[in-house]
Amino acid sequence: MSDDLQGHRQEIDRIDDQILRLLNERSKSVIEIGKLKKQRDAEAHLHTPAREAAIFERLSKQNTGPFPTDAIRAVYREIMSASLSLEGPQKVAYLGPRATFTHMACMQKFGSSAQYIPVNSIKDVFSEVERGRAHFGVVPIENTTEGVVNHTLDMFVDSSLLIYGEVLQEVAHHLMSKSGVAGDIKRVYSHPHAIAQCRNWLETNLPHVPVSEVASTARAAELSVDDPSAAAIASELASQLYGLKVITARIEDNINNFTRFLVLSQKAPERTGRDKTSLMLSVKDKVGALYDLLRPFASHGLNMTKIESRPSRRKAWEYIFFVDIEGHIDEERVKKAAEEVKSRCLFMKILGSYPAYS
Ligand SMILES: O=C(O)C(=O)C[C@]1(C(=O)O)C=C[C@@H](O)C=C1
Repeated sequence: MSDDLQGHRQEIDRIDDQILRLLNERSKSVIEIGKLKKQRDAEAHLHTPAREAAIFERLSKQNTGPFPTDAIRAVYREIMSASLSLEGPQKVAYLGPRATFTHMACMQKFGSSAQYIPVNSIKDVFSEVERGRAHFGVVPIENTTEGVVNHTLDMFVDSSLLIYGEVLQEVAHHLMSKSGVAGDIKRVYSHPHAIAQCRNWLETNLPHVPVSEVASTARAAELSVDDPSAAAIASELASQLYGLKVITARIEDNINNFTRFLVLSQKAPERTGRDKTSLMLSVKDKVGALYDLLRPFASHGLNMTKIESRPSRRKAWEYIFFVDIEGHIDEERVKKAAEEVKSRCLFMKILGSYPAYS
């Protein structure tokens, strides 16, 4: 080994020792913060997204490199996730199984030190949080190619849970196998949606290889662990968790494929200054009712970022609308607009004000 190389490694060891010492020093303050939070309100969430956002932003702005700014987020995601686990366990229920895109969205929001509870249905995610078995729940709400997840919208009708946050997760599919050698592949497994999203790539690159549908991309990965002639189309997280080698990365036909997830909770997060509010409402069945109803948002200068409608399931041709606006319900103009909207509709429910994804 050259002296230069050895010298730089010694320097890195010295710096890493300092980083470790500083992390432990930081952890002492985190533990004290945890105690103070519990003294102030024993029932409140320890997780504080507003503070996390401020830390990400402050450090990203301050970074002069060469350490990549994007990586600051990933590193601090894990530092704060581990720190929070010192304050208390963070239980997060999500639509499983492990290694799916919902799991990746969870990791993006809560890091790898949270306690994850994979469950079998969107309904089960809601019920885990409603019964207090999980602090948070994570469910998909819409996908750029497949549209809105109706089942999630429908669940809000009878649930008292609030939206605590949102996560945007890129849906990138990889072809992976035990050996990582393309020539070994005799069959491909994946979830029907993932297969559909990679149709052109499969027809062009593996035209004679049979493709079998299984219950999830994670199940496909599991099958490929035991069968060296099998390959799975699955997430990067699946390749890590199942020890598979990526043969070809990003085989999805549309590279602009994102899924938006909602974080559910019994309690509201703190205001951050960059928030969104989601509302659910229904209108009388008469000409111009929806137009009248939405006017207060415009007159108070509020940007409506989304509107979805669903049949109410209570009365034929009666619809429930799900509306997202920019702003927090504690802001005067948002409060006023919501009051005006409420007076014009059959019913209105505020599903939550929460930090907009950044
Ligand atoms: O500042 C807090 O409230 C903390 O709990 C500390 C800390 C951190 O590690 O910086 C940890 C988790 C929170 O979600 C936000 C920040």
